[in-house]
Amino acid sequence: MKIAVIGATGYTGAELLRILSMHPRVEVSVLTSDSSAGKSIAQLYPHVRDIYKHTLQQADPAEIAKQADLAFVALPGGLSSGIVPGLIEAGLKVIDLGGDFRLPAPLYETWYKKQAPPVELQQQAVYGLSEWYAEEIAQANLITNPGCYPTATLLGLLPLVKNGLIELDSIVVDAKSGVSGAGKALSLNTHYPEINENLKAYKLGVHQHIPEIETQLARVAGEDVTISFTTHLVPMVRGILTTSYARLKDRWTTRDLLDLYQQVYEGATFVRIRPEGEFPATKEVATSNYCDIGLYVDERTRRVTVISVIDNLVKGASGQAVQNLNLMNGWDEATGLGFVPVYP
Ligand SMILES: NC(=O)C1=CN([C@@H]2O[C@H](COP(=O)(O)OP(=O)(O)OC[C@H]3O[C@@H](n4cnc5c(N)ncnc54)[C@H](OP(=O)(O)O)[C@@H]3O)[C@@H](O)[C@H]2O)C=CC1
Ligand SMILES: CC(=O)N[C@@H](CCC(=O)OP(=O)(O)O)C(=O)O
Repeated sequence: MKIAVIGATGYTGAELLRILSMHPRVEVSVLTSDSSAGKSIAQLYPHVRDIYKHTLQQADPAEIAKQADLAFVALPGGLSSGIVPGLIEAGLKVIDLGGDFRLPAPLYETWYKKQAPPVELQQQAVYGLSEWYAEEIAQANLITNPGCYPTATLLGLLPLVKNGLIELDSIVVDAKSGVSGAGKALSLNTHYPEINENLKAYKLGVHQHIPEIETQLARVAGEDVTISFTTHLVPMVRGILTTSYARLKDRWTTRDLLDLYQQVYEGATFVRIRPEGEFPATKEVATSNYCDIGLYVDERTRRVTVISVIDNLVKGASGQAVQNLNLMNGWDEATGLGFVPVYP
């Protein structure tokens, strides 16, 4: 299958190049860039010299359709809406890594403060949380790949919500990300002297992933859900750790819930449930497509704490996008993704 990467010069684009070079069933035929069209990809990214010999092209849907069957779109928020309709119309399948298609139009416009994409296309888009929506993903032409924080948060909370075990108005999520989550563009907030040896909360009450997580929890719960969600920037390059708290309706033990999580994720290659008393760290999944989950029930307060970790660029973006490519094609979900985390 021939693949185009739109926005190949960004961080998720670079991660797609790394992963797709190890995928046995695809050939990357088109790489695009707006600001560097005409240059070779190796001029931008010397680490792929001799692995990719492509010249970067401008993203023209009709031209891309002549050279590829499926496009990954890895553009900054708000730009996918401009190109995805043309790609779909030209007959390509699309996996969009940005947030443009993840929310219904009114919610999107409220939280992103941008114009929503065409409603029909948004409604066609299938939410690509691979472990939960594999059947729908297999039938889709357009996948809206989940955000990085929502991936970690939802994989950690959905088993509780699906089984009706928690008070839905009690959910609090404390989330931390490495700086590559902000993409390649330069900004004061992610400047080295600002971020190194520092830890800070950001986007309180306005983070664009709040409505995404709430919409997906509500979908499984069958009723509205609101959450408290705080994100923090951590001085590391890769990794997300989410700590989610909720009040249990009944007196469950840690062991009971771990058994339940094992059942829910039985057969899911990329979700690993930690044994009782063990909690995952970001380094234990770095550069891999794993989401590792540990949990603890505080029987005094009847609260459950769920810890999830992912690599934001892999399971939080490009790795899950390739997992979805596999599901769309009926291939094993782990094809091309069987690499071990890099440690230490
Ligand atoms: N970083 C992460 O951990 C995650 C990111 N995402 C989402 O994935 C998408 C890509 O993120 P990321 O790779 O981090 O972003 P980057 O900022 O690193 O890269 C963005 C890419 O878009 C291109 N681009 C920038 N401006 C324009 C423009 N005006 N027109 C066309 N192309 C443009 C850039 O290329 P050039 O300048 O060469 O044209 C670059 O290739 C975003 O929507 C992001 O929210 C989702 C999950 C996790
Ligand atoms: C560290 C950092 O800044 N992370 C980004 C998450 C990027 C991402 O996944 O967001 P999209 O929904 O836009 O695709 C943020 O918090 O906005």
